[in-house]
Amino acid sequence: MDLITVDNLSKCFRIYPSRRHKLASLFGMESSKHCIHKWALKQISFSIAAGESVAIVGRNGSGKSTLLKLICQTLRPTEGQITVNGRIGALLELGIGFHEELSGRENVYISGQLLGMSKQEIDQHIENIINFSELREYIDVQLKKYSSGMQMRLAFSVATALRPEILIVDEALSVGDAYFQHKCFDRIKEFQALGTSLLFVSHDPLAVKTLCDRAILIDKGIMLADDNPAAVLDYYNALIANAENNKISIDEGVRSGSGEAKLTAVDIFNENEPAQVVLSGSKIKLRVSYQIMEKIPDLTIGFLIKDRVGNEVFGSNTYLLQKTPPFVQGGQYQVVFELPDFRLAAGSYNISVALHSSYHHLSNNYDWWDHAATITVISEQVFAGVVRLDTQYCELI
Ligand SMILES: Nc1ncnc2c1ncn2[C@@H]1O[C@H](COP(=O)(O)OP(=O)(O)OP(=O)(O)O)[C@@H](O)[C@H]1O
Repeated sequence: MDLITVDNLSKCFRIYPSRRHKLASLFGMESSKHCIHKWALKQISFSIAAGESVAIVGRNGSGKSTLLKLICQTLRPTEGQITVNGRIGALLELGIGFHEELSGRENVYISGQLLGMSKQEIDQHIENIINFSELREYIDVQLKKYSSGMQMRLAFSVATALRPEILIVDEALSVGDAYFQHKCFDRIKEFQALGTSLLFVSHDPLAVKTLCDRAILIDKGIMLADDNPAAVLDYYNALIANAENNKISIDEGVRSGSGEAKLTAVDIFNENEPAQVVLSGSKIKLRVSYQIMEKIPDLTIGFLIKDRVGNEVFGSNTYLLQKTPPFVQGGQYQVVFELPDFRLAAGSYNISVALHSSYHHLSNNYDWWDHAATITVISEQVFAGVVRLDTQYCELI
């Protein structure tokens, strides 16, 4: 039997020019011609069988959260139907149903009841919830004193206090620290082994491949693919790569910064030759050219390499390398970062560079150049993951 059936589902939001117009519409005093109709989802159909785990992937604003909210019935469809057979445990936006002024414990009761638990069930499980969240010391402290990671711990612990037939998780896990994320994934896998279906929104390809046996790709509210995770992620990557290429040709990457120092060029060299395509494991040089416009107290030059889906692969800066680049006012300089053993997996990567002060670009960001350069890696060796680590095989007899 299908646990979830989504049939020809569409959702249209009305966006009003002002609160006055919106209020008037609630009392039937405003005609709909004054509002913009925004179709967040159009004619989506799929079903999820018991025990299946399905990822919803797509770019920002593609309609993923809207779809989950419709399935959880916190939104109503404009057209189409959703049938759900089974208890849902949902972790949607962080802190849904949470009240900042109330304590963690009080929020457990409110949020638990919103998830369909009775007060008796919450009484029975509150100790487990507190134990799992590892927030005993803070449980009677007001929620506004919690970090977002602590709120996530509490929200996940409540949503999974009882094993649901369908567990719905919308990105929230990315807020938590690595230790708690592992704990959440373990619980999700435990539930899956017991027959829980998972509906999971994530931008993390590894999590999608690990947790799901199927993926659905949504773009601009339209369902583009429903297939195995590897095939759908390939499609998704191609979509992003297309958008990236278009973006780069239009504005050559996103720039920000106060302007006291300016990046003028970023060039890649492979074995001393300018290159855009490099062999995994070869020697790469990243040459950063910059100009010091005004007097600055100190200077750090940094770079960050990201893969096509935006995962940070590697970054470093002159502060971490304990080097001080030249920064005399009016000077034009070039520095080179040498990466003698660039062992990334085959694929396309983009490089962002920044001029700032001290360790982090958040203090005195002089110039930040997102997507300053793109590099394609080809590899003769096949391996899993993003980086080839030295591996030795030993036989113990
Ligand atoms: N309450 C709302 N009123 C008006 N427009 C909305 C509302 N909620 C969502 N939208 C719009 O609907 C579209 C889909 O939004 P949604 O949040 O579902 O996307 P998403 O895929 O979850 O994005 P992200 O990955 O950034 O979370 C977006 O264009 C968004 O601006």
